[in-house]
Amino acid sequence: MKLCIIGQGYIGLPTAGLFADNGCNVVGVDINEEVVKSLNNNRIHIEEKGLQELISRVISNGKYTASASPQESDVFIITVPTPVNNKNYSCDLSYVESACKSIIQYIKKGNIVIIESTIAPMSTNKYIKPIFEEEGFKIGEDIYLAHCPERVLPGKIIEELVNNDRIIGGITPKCSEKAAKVYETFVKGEIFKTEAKTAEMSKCMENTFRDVNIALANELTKICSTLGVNALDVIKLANKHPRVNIHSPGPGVGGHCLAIDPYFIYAEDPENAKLIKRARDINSSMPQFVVENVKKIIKNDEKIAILGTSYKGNTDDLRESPAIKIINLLEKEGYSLKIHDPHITNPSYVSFEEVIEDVSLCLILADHEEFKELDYELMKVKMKNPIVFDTKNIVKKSDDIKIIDYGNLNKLI
Ligand SMILES: NC(=O)c1ccc[n+]([C@@H]2O[C@H](COP(=O)([O-])OP(=O)(O)OC[C@H]3O[C@@H](n4cnc5c(N)ncnc54)[C@H](O)[C@@H]3O)[C@@H](O)[C@H]2O)c1
Ligand SMILES: CC(=O)N[C@@H]1[C@@H](OP(=O)(O)OP(=O)(O)OC[C@H]2O[C@@H](n3ccc(=O)[nH]c3=O)[C@H](O)[C@@H]2O)O[C@H](CO)[C@@H](O)[C@@H]1O
Repeated sequence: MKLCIIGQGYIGLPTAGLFADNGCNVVGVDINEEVVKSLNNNRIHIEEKGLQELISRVISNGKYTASASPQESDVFIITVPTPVNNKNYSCDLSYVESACKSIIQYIKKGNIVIIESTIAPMSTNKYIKPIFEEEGFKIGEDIYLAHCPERVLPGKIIEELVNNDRIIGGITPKCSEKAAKVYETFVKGEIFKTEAKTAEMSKCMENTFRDVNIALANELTKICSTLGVNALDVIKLANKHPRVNIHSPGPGVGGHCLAIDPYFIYAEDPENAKLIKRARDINSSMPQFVVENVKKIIKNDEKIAILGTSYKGNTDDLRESPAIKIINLLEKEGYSLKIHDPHITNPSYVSFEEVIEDVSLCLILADHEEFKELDYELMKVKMKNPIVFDTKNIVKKSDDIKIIDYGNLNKLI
């Protein structure tokens, strides 16, 4: 089987690698020439556990090549970005539409086209199907079209690609059957066939479920800080209940998924999606909450060290990162900042030793592994004031360093 995978990012590249590692011939297509060049030089451009080894293996056995343009194939899989339209919160399908148009000239009868990008409910039928019909293809007879959402967790992508259950939403039952066969190549999880609109809604709802639960934890944190209750203790104890699982509060919700996908549902039915929108608002308010608390800890004539800018721990992904919003807000408040993130290449970022020098506060905004064992001895010597504000609840307690987290925020007042 030959596959063309359009978009070689966090989803497309590992997916391409796994198909190639399981005997398929794979062309990984990306409009970004730098990405194509880097991949063909055997260098991946994103951080993901096990991915470099996988791609090196399939390049060396000749099963994978990267290319700037599509080729004739049996299967086309679209894994391009789907951002949110800032005006009305709808799903911006422009990348998906242009990816679909880019493969049209290579499509033959019998081909399978799969949309893996996360899209709003109804999108496949309303907007994607017509692109192929306008070219004279009868869906379910000439070619087979399905939405097969991806639900892997960054940091565990390769493991979850293989082991997660999959949802296959065909335009017709035959489309679902054909697409399911494609994933049987390497998927060990169960494969569930359904309609495209059900697959679209299930995917958006999975991330909405998590976003709403995180909003509950963030709201609890705010309430506890008003009342003088330790929010982290509350979460630990409430979660001893067999049917309670309060999520972790944090500096906000980022990434290309949770911070976006719930809006796709909201945009389709704003009248009813009230809880979904409220949860988004609560999570989006967390950067301001962090800044308000920083202002209680130190004045704006003091320096702050920012530890971690990616949207979550152990990734180089900055998309929708709350840390970036916090940095902008703090700068507006007049604070002078130094930034350290061992996962991000940025010429303005500095080493750990440099970032702590002469600062009055270390502000932890990402739960990178490296921050779990901070060098407190060095911090005591180098920092002007050894205070850590840990918004991710990851650092160790210390007698010498003042640690502020979401458990003792009330003590600031
Ligand atoms: N990142 C995740 O954890 C994750 C998980 C599940 C689903 N998704 C969904 O998967 C989709 C892709 O996300 P991602 O994180 O892999 O994005 P990404 O930005 O990492 O990768 C997308 C790639 O597509 C390329 N591209 C854009 N338009 C193109 C075109 N017309 N032709 C060829 N290449 C094109 C870009 O250059 C980029 O390299 C999104 O819809 C996202 O919501 C992402
Ligand atoms: C339903 C689900 O699990 N979906 C996953 C999710 O992947 P993700 O990497 O975006 O998800 P998270 O790890 O949840 O992080 C998101 C943000 O939420 C913050 N956070 C997290 C937990 C918490 O208790 N408190 C928090 O504050 C965290 O710091 C970060 O900013 O979407 C992908 C794409 O659709 C899915 O494929 C993948 O399955």
